[in-house]
Amino acid sequence: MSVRVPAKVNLQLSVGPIRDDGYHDLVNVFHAVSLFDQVTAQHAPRLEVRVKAAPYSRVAVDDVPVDEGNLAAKAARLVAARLGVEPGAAIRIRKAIPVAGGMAGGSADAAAALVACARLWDDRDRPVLTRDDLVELGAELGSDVPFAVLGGTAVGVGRGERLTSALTRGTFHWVFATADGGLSTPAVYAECDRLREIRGEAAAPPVVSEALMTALATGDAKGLGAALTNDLQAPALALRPSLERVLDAGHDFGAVGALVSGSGPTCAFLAETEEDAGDLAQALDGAGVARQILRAQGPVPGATVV
Ligand SMILES: C[C@](O)(CO)[C@H](O)COP(=O)(O)OP(=O)(O)OC[C@H]1O[C@@H](n2ccc(N)nc2=O)[C@H](O)[C@@H]1O
Ligand SMILES: Nc1ncnc2c1ncn2[C@@H]1O[C@H](COP(=O)(O)OP(=O)(O)OP(=O)(O)O)[C@@H](O)[C@H]1O
Repeated sequence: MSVRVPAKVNLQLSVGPIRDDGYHDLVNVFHAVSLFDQVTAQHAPRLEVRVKAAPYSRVAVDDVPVDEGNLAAKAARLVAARLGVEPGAAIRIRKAIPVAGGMAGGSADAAAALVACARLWDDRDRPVLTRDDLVELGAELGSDVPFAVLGGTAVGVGRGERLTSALTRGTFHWVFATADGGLSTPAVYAECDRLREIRGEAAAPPVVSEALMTALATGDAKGLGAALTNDLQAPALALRPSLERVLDAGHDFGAVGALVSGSGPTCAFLAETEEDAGDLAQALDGAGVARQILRAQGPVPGATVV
């Protein structure tokens, strides 16, 4: 059972007040892009996980756990418990999504493992677990996991796990600049809180950007570029000041939008057309500001059996 699962970029990430459970209330507009991990699950006596970089990808997989710490293993155990079966599966992950890059690679693998293991262990005509059930189970594994099951473009509220699909038109053309070394998501949220405290800023309850929704619904790349926002960008830049140069380069080379992807350190650039995306990717590559320059399109579907 083989499942392909996309990376995400956050088109709007508005971070509200911190909650009693330590999470922040968000308005999180997710957008799935055509950069995919592949997760394969086969029947096996026990649960085991193997991780490799996808062919031709230069993803650094050394820091990805292959034990119970791997989010795909946690997903498999959750599905087994829900179905009342033994979690016997050999899970193979081929990674093309940067690790700890702010593109939800681990969450993507968890979503793919939910779909793959549910199909592997529940092969009746009418499966016990529906896709909605898997979206719901995903929330137990992480705030970004439900979206990786759903895909497309969606507005997430709560800690980002309560999703509503957004209306979009056409295809948007993206260029991503990856970095050497990741950023820890909890550390970036903590830096966001710290910066707000020293600046005396109170976190306002987040609201969905109307300009963003209109640009998505009309397929207006320039409008979308102008409406991109990320409250985690300032803390990510504080922790990794070199990202400023990467964002500046994207602006200089004509991107219609530039921002840090989620908690970073990957930077995302929106181009107006496919041709512009090619030119932008080439210019960024030539500038040598990133580990790797990747191109992708969005929106694309969530975890899909291939
Ligand atoms: C930055 C984003 O990737 C944007 O989509 C997400 O908000 C993070 O999602 P994730 O990696 O799935 O995060 P989780 O595994 O749920 O939480 C990891 C940590 O991130 C912080 N966290 C996450 C989500 C949220 N709404 N508020 C938070 O403060 C918390 O410190 C939490 O302990
Ligand atoms: N299957 C997995 N792939 C990648 N990392 C994993 C996986 N399972 C567990 N991890 C752990 O999770 C950490 C964060 O990895 P991930 O690639 O999901 O970060 P991220 O893309 O920044 O996440 P997000 O955008 O959701 O905040 C890694 O450093 C690694 O230790």
